[in-house]
Amino acid sequence: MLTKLKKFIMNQQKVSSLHINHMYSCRTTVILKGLISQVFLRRNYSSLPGVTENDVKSLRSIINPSISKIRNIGIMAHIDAGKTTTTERILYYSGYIRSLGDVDDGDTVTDFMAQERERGITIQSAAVTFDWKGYRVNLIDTPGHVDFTLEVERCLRVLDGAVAVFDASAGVEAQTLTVWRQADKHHVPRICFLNKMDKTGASFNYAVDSIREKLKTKPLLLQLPIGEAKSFKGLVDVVTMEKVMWNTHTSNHDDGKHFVREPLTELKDPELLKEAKEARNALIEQIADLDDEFADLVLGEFIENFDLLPPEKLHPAIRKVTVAQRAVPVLCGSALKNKGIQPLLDAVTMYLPSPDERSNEFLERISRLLLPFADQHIEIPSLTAGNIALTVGLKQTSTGDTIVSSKSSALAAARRARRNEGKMHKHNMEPGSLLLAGVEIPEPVFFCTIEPPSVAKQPELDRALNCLQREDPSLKVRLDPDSGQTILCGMGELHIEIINDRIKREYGVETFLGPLQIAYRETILNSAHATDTLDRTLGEKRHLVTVDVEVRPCAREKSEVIPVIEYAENIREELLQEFQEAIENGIRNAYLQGPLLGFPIQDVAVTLCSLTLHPGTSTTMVSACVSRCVQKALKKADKQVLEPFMNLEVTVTGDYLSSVLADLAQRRGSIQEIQSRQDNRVVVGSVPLAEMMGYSTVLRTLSSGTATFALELSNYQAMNLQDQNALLNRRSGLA
Ligand SMILES: Nc1nc2c(ncn2[C@@H]2O[C@H](COP(=O)(O)OP(=O)(O)OP(=O)(O)O)[C@@H](O)[C@H]2O)c(=O)[nH]1
Repeated sequence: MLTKLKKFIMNQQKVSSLHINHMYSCRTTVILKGLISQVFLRRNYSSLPGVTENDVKSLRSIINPSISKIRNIGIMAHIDAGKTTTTERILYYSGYIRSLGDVDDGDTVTDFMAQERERGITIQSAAVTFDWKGYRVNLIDTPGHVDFTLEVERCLRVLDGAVAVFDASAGVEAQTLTVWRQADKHHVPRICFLNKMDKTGASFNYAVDSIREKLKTKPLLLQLPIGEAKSFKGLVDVVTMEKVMWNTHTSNHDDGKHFVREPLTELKDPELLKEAKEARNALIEQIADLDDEFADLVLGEFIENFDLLPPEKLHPAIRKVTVAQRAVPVLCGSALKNKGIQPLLDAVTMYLPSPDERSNEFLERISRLLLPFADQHIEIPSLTAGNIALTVGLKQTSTGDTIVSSKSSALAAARRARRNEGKMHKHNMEPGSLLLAGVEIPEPVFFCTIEPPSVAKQPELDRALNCLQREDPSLKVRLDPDSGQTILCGMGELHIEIINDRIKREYGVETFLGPLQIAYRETILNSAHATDTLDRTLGEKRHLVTVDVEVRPCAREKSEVIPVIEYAENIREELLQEFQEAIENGIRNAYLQGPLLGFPIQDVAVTLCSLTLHPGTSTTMVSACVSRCVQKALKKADKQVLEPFMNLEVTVTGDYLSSVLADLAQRRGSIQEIQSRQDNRVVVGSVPLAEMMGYSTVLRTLSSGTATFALELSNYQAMNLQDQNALLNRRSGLA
């Protein structure tokens, strides 16, 4: 029964996902000053975790589960692997929704945005909380589309574990590699779930080989499927040597709530038993290779017969190598056919770490605290460290920030944490050292102008864009210095389309987008020198500064808009100490606007050769003079436009392969390889982004809607002279 929690009306606009993501960063123990507000949850939750009839005490059970019984996990995968469908089943089996939603019907819990329901894709991460066998699980369903890759990044950096979902008929796909690298970067232990085992072309062995070879990891086969594709009906639990079968007697609408576990026997399942024994012995040997303590145990007591090694000894060993990220457990199932989810939840609670194995405790005072249930929230009085929560009303925060009540309290908490870890800090800690890892924000590759319906609506548009930028740091908004137009910069066509749609739906501003353009870069091909002097008298004060700089090509490993800054020997140390920040700000400003088309500069080193200034000259003047001097030097060098090249992966059936290849040849594409992936062919190559505008429509026509593709920024490459001149003429209106 839905509890009789009283009504609480929340202005949804205020509780944006910014705060959801924002709070992920702080993992705080928070003391709520206010009383418990009352919440009426609109969706048909059958019950909330641990909350019973109007009982404040039990409400506290939501907020203070033992930290060792908390699991903060993310669900990540390539597009359409089944993350949302899997999440929906998890919420159903854990008892927090009464009926199953379907992505294709647009009624799942975590795809709650209008655009998500209309398009059947996940755009924003959604956090849900539920209990499973005495554990509190905070789960975040993330988007699989490359345009929203930042969502995955900012969730993974605060989560303790992840479930990587695979389409068992496709194995590792383009975006799988991206999210896997993101999980590696944030050292997130993970479990692999081979979903869609019911689908034609599903192959457990193919998917496992793909994980081993492409993700360069060690899969631990904890399960074997019973049947594949249409014959998939259950699985073997290799650890416990049991057959797990879901109700196959009832009609197809079986909801998967009930399943049967029975020991494998020689009499009933001789073949399965033989296969399972071999898999279990291989699993034991594999873990023994990864963990000496387990190897000693096996070689000591069970060397004669691995069959005698009980599951209770195997589970902790699996957990140890999983948390240490030396291997990944592999499970299988079919979310859509309601099979395999309950064992997956068992694996999440058994093998993934709790927050106290990975978090910092800080004390925080928040005015109001909410627990997220997708687009619903319940207000709570406090929360222990390691949980995920929302707050409202923070004005200057943005995704990736770390919140502390004060620097001194944070320092005190950090010292306490160090003492607890036995690593007493001798010297005073800088506040900056307390920051939790931020998110790495990819540079946008598309941009376009955006205009309100009237000048009067410009402030409303600015407010909407400000909110959306704080929530989504991969969205950049700037003002064109020449035209004064507002420029929207995003990760892809879909990203910009969704942002524009949200401005209309959520902020009520009907905007007009200009044509989508490519965000190029600029560099130089040779060195150049320049000198500049700024002489201004403001009031009684004279500001006089002369700067001499040299710019030169300096190839960097990553295509990033970060200048290499060097200083000549003769620059006086005390000058540098006072003006270094102003000098580097000036160089960075010049870097943002190249001399050819105003695009950011990359692969250029700047050397400050000399700096002379009149006493009392302000840092602002120094910064302005440096910026102008660098731009002068850049103009004198031979300039080059760089265009974004994308890693492309097109999955197509054999009969459309030739037309896809012929089309790519027209797009200055280069094909690295053509892989076979079950019944599909996968074209792997690279292509200039400028040639891929509207590609999804063309590919749909070429393949009668059967092909899919994924694009990911690879690097920036020099345009040939002809294309560069054509671009310059177009941009100057001469073409
Ligand atoms: N055959 C089959 N189809 C599935 C299964 N799980 C999901 N699907 C279908 O695959 C499609 C995508 O499912 P989603 O759950 O939206 O996948 P997703 O990974 O959340 O998608 P994005 O977040 O948008 O990348 C939908 O049409 C689902 O019905 C499965 O186990 N078997």
